[in-house]
Amino acid sequence: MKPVIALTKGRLEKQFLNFFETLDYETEPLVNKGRKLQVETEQFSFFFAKGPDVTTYVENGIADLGVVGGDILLEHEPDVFNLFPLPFGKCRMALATKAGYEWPDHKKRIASTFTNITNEYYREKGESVDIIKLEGSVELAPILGLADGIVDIVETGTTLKENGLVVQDEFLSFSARLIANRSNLKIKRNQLVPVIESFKKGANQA
Ligand SMILES: Nc1ncnc2c1ncn2[C@@H]1O[C@H](COP(=O)(O)OP(=O)(O)OP(=O)(O)O)[C@@H](O)[C@H]1O
Ligand SMILES: O=P(O)(O)OC[C@H]1O[C@H](OP(=O)(O)OP(=O)(O)O)[C@H](O)[C@@H]1O
Repeated sequence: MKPVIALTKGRLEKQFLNFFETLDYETEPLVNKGRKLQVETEQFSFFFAKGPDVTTYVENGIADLGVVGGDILLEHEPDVFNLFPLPFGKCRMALATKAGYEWPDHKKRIASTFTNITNEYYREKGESVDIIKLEGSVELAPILGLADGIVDIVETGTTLKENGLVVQDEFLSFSARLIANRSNLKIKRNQLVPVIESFKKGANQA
């Protein structure tokens, strides 16, 4: 059986393909995948899922390898081999508020998709806050009065700027990562190690 690789849908998809095209593998079925969620190339079986689900599939051994954002790994802490960084999906985690916003005297309300990362950030500061979980468009929360601030991913800063928000603290940097299922890596070692090596070489040359 070919190695099975779980890829994160969306933003990382195109960036992965640009990277994968620099390696010596067949890419055409991936380029023309359309809305298909599974793609077979000569060398691999790929499937596409949301970032947190990529970690679930890899943790459970359905996929041998996975490509996922470092932010997702830190937030969900799956039991997988976190192999090495890939040269794309670069972003930072930041605390942001409305421009000119003064923090309230009472307990702060912080909205985020990344509730564990937010919790750990404030735990290290020794500050107790109320964390409000949102699934997306987190920048709306301070504007609409749901929260005092947000913890979210920043890349270019355009989303913050266009919504009148400013960074108060940038505290983590991430890129996409290659992950592996622990037992599959042992059982299918001869098959997976050359693949991992080729990804590593590609990452080092980028
Ligand atoms: N603005 C960004 N710039 C660069 N990388 C990003 C950015 N936003 C997210 N990422 C990285 O890409 C991964 C996937 O992000 P993407 O936005 O495609 O998924 P998502 O956050 O689940 O969004 P959606 O729910 O809109 O699909 C994130 O886990 C993160 O590592
Ligand atoms: O600094 P920038 O380059 O503007 O990128 C940052 C934005 O990208 C991500 O959102 P995404 O587009 O994934 O939408 P979401 O709100 O659904 O998470 C992130 O949550 C920010 O909103």
